Amino acid sequence: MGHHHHLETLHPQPAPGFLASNQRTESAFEQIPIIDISESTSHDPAARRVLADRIRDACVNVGFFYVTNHGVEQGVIEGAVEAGKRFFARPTEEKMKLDIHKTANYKGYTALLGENTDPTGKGDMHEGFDIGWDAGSGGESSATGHDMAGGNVWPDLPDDSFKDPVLQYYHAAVELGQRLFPLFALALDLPENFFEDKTTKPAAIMRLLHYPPQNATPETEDGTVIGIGAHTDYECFTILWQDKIPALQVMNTEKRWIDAVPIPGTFVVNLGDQLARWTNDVFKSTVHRAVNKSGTERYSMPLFFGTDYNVRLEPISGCVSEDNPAKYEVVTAGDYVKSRLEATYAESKM
Ligand SMILES: O=C(O)CCC(=O)C(=O)O
Ligand SMILES: [Fe+2]
Repeated sequence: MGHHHHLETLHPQPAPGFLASNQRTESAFEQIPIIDISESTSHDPAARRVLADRIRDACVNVGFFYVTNHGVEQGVIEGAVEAGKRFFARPTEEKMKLDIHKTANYKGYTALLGENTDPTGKGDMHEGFDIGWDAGSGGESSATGHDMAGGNVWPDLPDDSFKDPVLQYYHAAVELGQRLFPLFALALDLPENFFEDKTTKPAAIMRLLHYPPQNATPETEDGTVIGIGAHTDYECFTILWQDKIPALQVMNTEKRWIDAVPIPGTFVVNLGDQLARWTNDVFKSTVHRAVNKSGTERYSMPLFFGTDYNVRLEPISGCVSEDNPAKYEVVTAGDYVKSRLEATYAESKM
């Protein structure tokens, strides 16, 4: 990331409150913008500025956008998806050996209905497998000293059919995340390297998800059991790969669900609560859910990109003003994520 330049000369620091007041559109969004990010590596600061402005618009008004030309190889994506399918096809008994409740740092397997993302629901109709930064594949764990740190657990499958392809995708997605941070910084009128020293050992959690078809039961009919209940994500932003089965929906400001339809060759990027807190809600962390009514299996892979766990989420200066006073208590990123995960898994804990 060393080739990014500061743009203070082109783009002076705005007056406090600048971001909060002058960019929000009047009407609720009906569509999720598609943003080509090829210029993220451009040597032309003006090209990066144009791209950052698009991203700012999406972050302030929608909280979601698709990215195209993201640079992650199709073969790497497919490798991880196939690995996930192999794992989920295993007997429940095998999968439960890696029960997420057995680890202190929320790594491993979440069974069907083992998670209840929307507290008003009765459990989510998906199963999942969670990993974080793997010390074995280079670098220290993201949060040495924090209890969210600690290794991954791996199924009893040959490395080349599970661990290797999953980590390969994990690293590719983390790299994409590291390309997006300078754009978010620019979008906030911060130096492009603002997040660099706060994401040295990225606290990125990745999930493999499997949504079986929602069979008709009283709970799926009344909507208390769906693929994943309405929620916001916990970290800075999420990079989501989804297969061809439509399910993801995003709530607009009029509380209508807008479909985030699968678009081949794209990732969905959405902001999470860490960044919303950090920006004092100038950037939106938007409620979303997944409902698989297709009658077939659906697979997806989110990567939740947080900052180093010891970073304090103090509101960024340009995001606080008299009109938009600081809303949130300052917490560290790690404590925040941990408290959200505790709540998510509380009901299914033995
Ligand atoms: O599977 C999806 O499309 C969405 C998943 C999601 O929102 C999450 O895991 O936080
Ligand atoms: Fe989510």
